[in-house]
Amino acid sequence: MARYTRIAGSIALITLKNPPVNALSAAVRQGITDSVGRALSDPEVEAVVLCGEDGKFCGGADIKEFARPMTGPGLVPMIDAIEAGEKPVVAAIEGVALGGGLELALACHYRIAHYKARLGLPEVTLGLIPAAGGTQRLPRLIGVPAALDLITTGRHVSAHEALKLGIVDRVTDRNTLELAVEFAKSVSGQPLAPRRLSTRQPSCPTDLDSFLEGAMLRVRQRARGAIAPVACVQAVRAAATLPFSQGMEQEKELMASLFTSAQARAMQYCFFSQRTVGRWSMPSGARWDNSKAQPIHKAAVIGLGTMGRGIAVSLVQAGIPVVAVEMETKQLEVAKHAVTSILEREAQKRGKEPKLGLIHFSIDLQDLREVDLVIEAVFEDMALKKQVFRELSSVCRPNAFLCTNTSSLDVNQLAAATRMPELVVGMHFFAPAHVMKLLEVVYGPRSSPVAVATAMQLGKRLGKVSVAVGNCHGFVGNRMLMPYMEQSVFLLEEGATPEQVDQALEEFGFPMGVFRVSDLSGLDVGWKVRKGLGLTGPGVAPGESARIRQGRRYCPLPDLLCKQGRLGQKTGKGWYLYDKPGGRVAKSDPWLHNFLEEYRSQHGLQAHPVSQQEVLERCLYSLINEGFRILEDGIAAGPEDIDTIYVFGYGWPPHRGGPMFHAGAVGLPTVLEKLEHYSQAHPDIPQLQPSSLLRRLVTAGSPPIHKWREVVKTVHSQL
Ligand SMILES: CCCCCCCC(=O)CC(=O)SCCNC(=O)CCNC(=O)[C@H](O)C(C)(C)COP(=O)(O)OP(=O)(O)OC[C@H]1O[C@@H](n2cnc3c(N)ncnc32)[C@H](O)[C@@H]1OP(=O)(O)O
Ligand SMILES: NC(=O)C1=CN([C@@H]2O[C@H](COP(=O)(O)OP(=O)(O)OC[C@H]3O[C@@H](n4cnc5c(N)ncnc54)[C@H](O)[C@@H]3O)[C@@H](O)[C@H]2O)C=CC1
Repeated sequence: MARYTRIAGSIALITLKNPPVNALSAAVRQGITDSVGRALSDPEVEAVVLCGEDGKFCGGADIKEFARPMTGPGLVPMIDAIEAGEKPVVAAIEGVALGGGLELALACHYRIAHYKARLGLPEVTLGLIPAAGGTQRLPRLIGVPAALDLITTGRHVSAHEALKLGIVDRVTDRNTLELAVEFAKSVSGQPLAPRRLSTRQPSCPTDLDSFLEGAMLRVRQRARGAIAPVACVQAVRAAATLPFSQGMEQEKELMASLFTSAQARAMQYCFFSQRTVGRWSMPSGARWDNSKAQPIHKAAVIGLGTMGRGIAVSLVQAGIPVVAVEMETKQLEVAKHAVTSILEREAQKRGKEPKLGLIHFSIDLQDLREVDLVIEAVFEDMALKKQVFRELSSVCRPNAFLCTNTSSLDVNQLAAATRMPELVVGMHFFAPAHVMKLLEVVYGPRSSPVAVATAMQLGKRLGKVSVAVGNCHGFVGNRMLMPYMEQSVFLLEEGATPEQVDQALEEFGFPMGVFRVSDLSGLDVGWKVRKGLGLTGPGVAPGESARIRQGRRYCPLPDLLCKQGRLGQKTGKGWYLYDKPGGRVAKSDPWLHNFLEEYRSQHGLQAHPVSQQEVLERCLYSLINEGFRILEDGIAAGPEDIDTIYVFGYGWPPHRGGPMFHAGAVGLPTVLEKLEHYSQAHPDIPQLQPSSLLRRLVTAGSPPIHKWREVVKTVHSQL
């Protein structure tokens, strides 16, 4: 709803009231419409101030209403009526003005923002466009190029950036509402025509056509098949080239095609999933709302390689003092230089001073006596990590949380090396750790709810999307990646090339195909893991066939490349060829194609054409199948957890919702049928055998994804 009050004699104050973000629900729209009408018709009212309750202007349209038939007044007529009114309306923006919230503010004649406020049109991240006039008014206010940037990326801007761009008229660190009221009095009676954005001409680059063509090209490249960013450019083009009313028509048409699209549904599911994972739970019954996090005043990172450096940067950027430890002076110096330059670069990007004083570099574990939490990021070696945990246990305070960034090792074994196993959890960051949003918080059987709550809370403070998961080899993300990667190399044995596989995955929407990613992260990473699992190297039983391990199909191709020193970008060659070691541009490598042919003939394998459909079905459905097993095992609490991990950590295209959402969208019976087909064709690949949860869901009539937890619960209760 919206509350109407009269203050300072002649000012009508309209306060949006719909906690927690004052979203524009039907009741709020009705309230605003009624209140504006009242203010405009009351002769004693000279000006209007619009604000939101509890320090939040407005978080936009009520996304929860999108799935239901529209009721109440439309947003567009409500907004138009404000702009057309004959009394000045001042938006007092505190907290957020996002989406429909900013569109509402753009209809006001003046905008005053608190310096901490954030503004933006994030509709594109929900598979939509700002269709309450946002695509038409913003270009008329700040020009086509700046508006296009905000609308196609959906990024939020600070109040200061909004002032520079011309979105707001004033920024204040005082009481925003008081200032807005003073301001409203001062402008009452002034002509309103120049303040109505719909009547302005947008400022356009002189070479508008080529500018828009270039923008469309860039947006299409970045969109990876998402349709909303393309519609954003089309809508802004309409603003630049058509009168306002025709632009609004175009905006409406574009929105109509997006509003009911599968992509919009997927992206809105992602939005709510991201929030669902914050309400974590453990099989023990511990939950987000019954477990209290401990405050972290000081932290430590051990091992300043690829991961440790990024983790240290994240902590410092969040304002947490850090002790950063390496094993020797030489490595410490190299790491110090690297961490310092990342901090300086990042600070420069944000126009801030780097917080270099917050980090203390050391080679002495004794420096960890005062820290509340340690994140270990040494080599992926169980014996070494156990040794580190034993030392930490004797050096640190008894109540210090000891976390590991291991990407696959057993958290419980590390816990067993300490005096307080309940304070041990995994904090699995993703590379580069100061950039990637995902954090898997891994609880072992002995991890306490407080330790999980503390790691989840810390993740939030670092700006991460944190997902609590159980302990198993590879946890959720990497465990699902294994069958996916296996299928990709099996397809090479059967006749595909890395280029074909990558192209299919990139057309699906991944930023990079599996082989490009492997070249980027280094083939030796997986090699080491396979050695550890006894799949290659000295652990393999003598006489075992090259293509069978532990009774099932195995592909030695990645090991063979590693043995030849083809470790990916860092050695200038891997699945692709690069112009030099460290080169970034992947080129097809004729050597590799010959090598694949020789390999096939050596093993008596007949190459056959592999279709794009087969690539997608085998790679994605085997990954999804593992996701069902993870749910069955209780490693992830729900499909939303898995999907959030894949969207934020593995480049799964958000407009496809995540792997589990995708399975639902394709149809569970189809996924089951395809897995049955492929597992019959390849009986030596157990990962292709459909999981029993998938079968159960299909038997239960393939319920919608938000009902899967109930089916999982019945599976668990029968165990
Ligand atoms: C043909 C039809 C024409 C239709 C025309 C429509 C035109 C439009 O212009 C469409 C739109 O406005 S779409 C909405 C655009 N707004 C956004 O994307 C903002 C979404 N919210 C946020 O970013 C953060 O919540 C925010 C930054 C605001 C706050 O972050 P926090 O971290 O403080 O809090 P959260 O945990 O994210 O949120 C708290 C609870 O509020 C729920 N929520 C947030 N925004 C919502 C929104 N816009 N609608 C409905 N619910 C919303 C959020 O789900 C969470 O609830 P719980 O999950 O229950 O805790
Ligand atoms: N590289 C990646 O993409 C990811 C790696 N991880 C995990 O993070 C951990 C670290 O991986 P990276 O950073 O890639 O390794 P890295 O090899 O780049 O760095 C490891 C660092 O630990 C240091 N170190 C070794 N023993 C030490 C000791 N006893 N005390 C202090 N420092 C010591 C080494 O000098 C080295 O600088 C591993 O467990 C890995 O599985 C997790 C997620 C992603």
